[in-house]
Amino acid sequence: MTTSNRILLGVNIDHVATLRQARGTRYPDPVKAALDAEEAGADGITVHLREDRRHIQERDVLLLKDVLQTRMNFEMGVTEEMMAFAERIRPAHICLVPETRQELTTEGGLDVAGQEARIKAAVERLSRIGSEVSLFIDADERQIEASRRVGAPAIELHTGRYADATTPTEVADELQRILDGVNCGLNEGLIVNAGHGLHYHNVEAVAAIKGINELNIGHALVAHALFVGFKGAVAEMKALILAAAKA
Ligand SMILES: CC(=O)[C@@H](O)[C@H](O)COP(=O)(O)O
Ligand SMILES: NCC(=O)COP(=O)(O)O
Repeated sequence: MTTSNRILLGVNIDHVATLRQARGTRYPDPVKAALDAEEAGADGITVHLREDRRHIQERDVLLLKDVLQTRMNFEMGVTEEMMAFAERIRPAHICLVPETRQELTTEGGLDVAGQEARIKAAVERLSRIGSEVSLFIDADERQIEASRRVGAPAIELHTGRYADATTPTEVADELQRILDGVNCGLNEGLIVNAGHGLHYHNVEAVAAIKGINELNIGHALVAHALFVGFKGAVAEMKALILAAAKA
């Protein structure tokens, strides 16, 4: 098991696009946000091309593919449409996520254990284009073991329950669940990332967990950027997670 304290920040720019789509304007441009994020220390850029296109559009992904200097982490549902698009884009990283049209945001992790054959086929197909495939799952031993069995090199643990916890006991329980999930993933030989719902007041405890490779953070960064600018928001988050990882 690695106990490295190096931790990467993946900046999710979906909600820059949410603001643009609210009015159907050309601004704010998520591509500009991505370039600013890279200048401010982002280690990668995450985008989720939802089936309903509520925020990120194909145009964004195509432009990002050309201009990013770091790497793209392309989040997608396991559908034929998305598989074909990913094959065209060939992103460095692909994260398979569960998706329903009605949800406000991604609720829970992908049920890998319940559909191993389908996920295995998707992982094999996407690995053939040279992408590193990760699975967005709950910090649950059953799902982590299934992720290893289907051949994914990486997982991203869904931190939404931790972020939504309200009492100190709930927070501690959810944090312990993430810690156990990280250790389980590392023991299975997987690269372990984490994300969802992380913000400036809850990120440090997660960043302090040894062995996490990358945190993917979006909504809180875009919200904070309204007040300090996108570069400032990314730089502040990066400093917070690096300090927490070193402590
Ligand atoms: C999979 C994931 O956690 C992120 O992509 C997050 O979903 C941001 O986008 P939404 O707010 O549309 O869910
Ligand atoms: N996969 C999680 C992610 O990319 C960012 O989620 P959020 O910070 O927007 O909740």
